[in-house]
Amino acid sequence: MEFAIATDGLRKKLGGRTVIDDLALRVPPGDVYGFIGPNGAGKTTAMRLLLGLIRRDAGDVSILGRDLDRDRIGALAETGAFIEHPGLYDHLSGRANIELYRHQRGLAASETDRVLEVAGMTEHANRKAGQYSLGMRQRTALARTLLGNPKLLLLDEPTNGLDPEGIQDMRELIRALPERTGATVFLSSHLLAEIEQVAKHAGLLRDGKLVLQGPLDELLGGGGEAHMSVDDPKRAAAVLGQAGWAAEKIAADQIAVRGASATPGEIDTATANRLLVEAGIAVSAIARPRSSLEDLYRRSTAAQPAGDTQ
Ligand SMILES: Nc1ncnc2c1ncn2[C@@H]1O[C@H](COP(=O)(O)OP(=O)(O)OP(=O)(O)O)[C@@H](O)[C@H]1O
Repeated sequence: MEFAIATDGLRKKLGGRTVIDDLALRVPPGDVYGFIGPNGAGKTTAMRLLLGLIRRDAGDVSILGRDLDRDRIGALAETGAFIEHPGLYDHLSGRANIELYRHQRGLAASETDRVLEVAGMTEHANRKAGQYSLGMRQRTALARTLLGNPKLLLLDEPTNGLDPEGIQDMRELIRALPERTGATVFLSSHLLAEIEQVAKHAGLLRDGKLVLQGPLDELLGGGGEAHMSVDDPKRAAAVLGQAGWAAEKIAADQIAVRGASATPGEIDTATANRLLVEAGIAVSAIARPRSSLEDLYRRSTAAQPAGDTQ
């Protein structure tokens, strides 16, 4: 399976407006994918379409390698979803809330302990859900989606409304999920900083269109270029240039370096440093400038009309 989620030409009109427009998602398996967009961009609608909760007007959807039209049960049997504010029975304990679903699905009793433990709710599990903070409610709801160990988790703004501590707990929990459970996590958020902290891949949604998509490191340009502070930038650029690197002076004491044939996103600063030191040039600092997701978002918002740049 190449992608945990793949869509092509996905479209949806609601109330006469195109809310999802030619969406081509590519979500690699085994990581957290951040689905970013401001309120109203269409994130929740897209997630509903992925789950077949609402009918799409056009397009193909493949979930865990299965076509949603041809094998809906197969596609969704191993998918857990947490959309909007999932409800809990307040008069029942956290554990009983989980048990109810475990029973319904005929899963082994050990599943309840496992999901409570992954969600960090074991020690609170016997308290009534009505006494929980919102953060604890969200973690219990997340625990419930982990029942049966789904291979794909769709989480719609799970940190919405939480206090800072609850947000941090939830982020750490989500970040660790692929490694702890093997699941691919498709996480929506309107918070760019959140996605930067949690996800390895991202897609940026604006007005129903995907304006950017890819590995976060590549999107942010991490590693594509290094800035080196040196005592003789002109000579440093020449030395690296002779060794096949692209290097130029960018400040009185600084050069920008790109690898000659390096893979995009990779630059061997250790070798560049060694070449300079061997040539008698002092290197005082090496930095990898990154544009923030915020920059990308502003750039993509400024670009008119929205292009599909994935
Ligand atoms: N049933 C509906 N009828 C008409 N328009 C709708 C309907 N549901 C959603 N919309 C509109 O579709 C757009 C996308 O909504 P959606 O809820 O998917 O956005 P979102 O990115 O999830 O934002 P939020 O974070 O605010 O939920 C919004 O402009 C919304 O007003």
